[in-house]
Amino acid sequence: MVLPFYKYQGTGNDFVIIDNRQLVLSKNDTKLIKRLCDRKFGIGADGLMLLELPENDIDDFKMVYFNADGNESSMCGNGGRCLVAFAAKLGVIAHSAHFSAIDGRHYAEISNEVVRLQMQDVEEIKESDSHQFLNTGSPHHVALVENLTEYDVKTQGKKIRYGAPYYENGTNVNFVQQRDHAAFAVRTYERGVEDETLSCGTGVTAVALAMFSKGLTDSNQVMIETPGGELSVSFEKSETGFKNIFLTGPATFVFKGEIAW
Ligand SMILES: N[C@H](CCC[C@H](N)C(=O)O)C(=O)O
Repeated sequence: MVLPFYKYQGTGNDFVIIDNRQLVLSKNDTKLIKRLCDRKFGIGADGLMLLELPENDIDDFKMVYFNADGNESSMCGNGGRCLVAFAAKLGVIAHSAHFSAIDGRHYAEISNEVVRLQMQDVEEIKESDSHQFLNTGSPHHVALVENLTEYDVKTQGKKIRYGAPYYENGTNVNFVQQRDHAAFAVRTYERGVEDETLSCGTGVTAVALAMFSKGLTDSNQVMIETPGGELSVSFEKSETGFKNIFLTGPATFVFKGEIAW
C-alpha cells in the first residue's frame, strides 16, 4: 500500500499530516504512526495529524493528534495551526476555520501562511516557588532559568517529566528567560517526543499566561522566542483565569510524498 502524506512545520515543530477524511489510516496503529514519525525509518516528525470529516454540522473538520511515540495525545498548538494551513491548501476552508480537537472546539484564521489559533480558556495556574503548572490543551510545567541558551533542557526536562508529581502521565516542561517587558525566550522538553523540540505551541501559550500571572509582564500581548522562530500570544483576563487566548505564527508546507506501508 502507498500512503500519501504532507509535511508541515510551525516554528520548527514538524508534523506529518494525512488527509484521513476517507479513514485510510487506523488510529489504533501505534506501530505505524511511530514509524511514520521516525527520523531514520520513516518520514520523521515531532507528531502526526489526521484531518478528518467533522462529527457535527458546525465544524469544517476534525483534528486527531499523535505524538512521535505513536500514541494519541492531548492538544497540539503548532499542529493545530499547521492543520488549518493544510485545510486551506485542500480548499476545505478559505480564511477561517472551526474544528474539533481532543480538548474541544477551536476557531482559527489564516492569511499568507500565518495562522491565528484560539486556544481553550485557562481557569487555573498552580503557583509554587520553583515553577508554575497549567493546562493549555496539554499539561505544562513552566520554570524560569538563568542562561537559557546553555541550559541542559533534555536532561533537566526528562527528570521533571518523569518525576514527582507527574510520573508516568507526565507533563511538557518549559524553561523560560525574560527578554523584554513583553517578550520571553523558551525552550521546551516535549512529552511523547521525549526530547527538546524547536517549539511547542501549547507550551508557548502556557509561558505567556504564566509570566503574566507571575507579574513579569503587564501586557496581554506577549512575544515568545523559540529556537524555531517567534510566536505571539494574546489573551484577556477573565474572573477566574484567561479567555480569548490566541496563538499566532507561521505554519508552512514543506513537502508532500508517498510512503510504502
Ligand atoms: N507533546 C504534547 C502534545 C503536542 C504539543 C506541542 N507540539 C504543541 O505545539 O502544543 C503532549 O504530549 O502534551
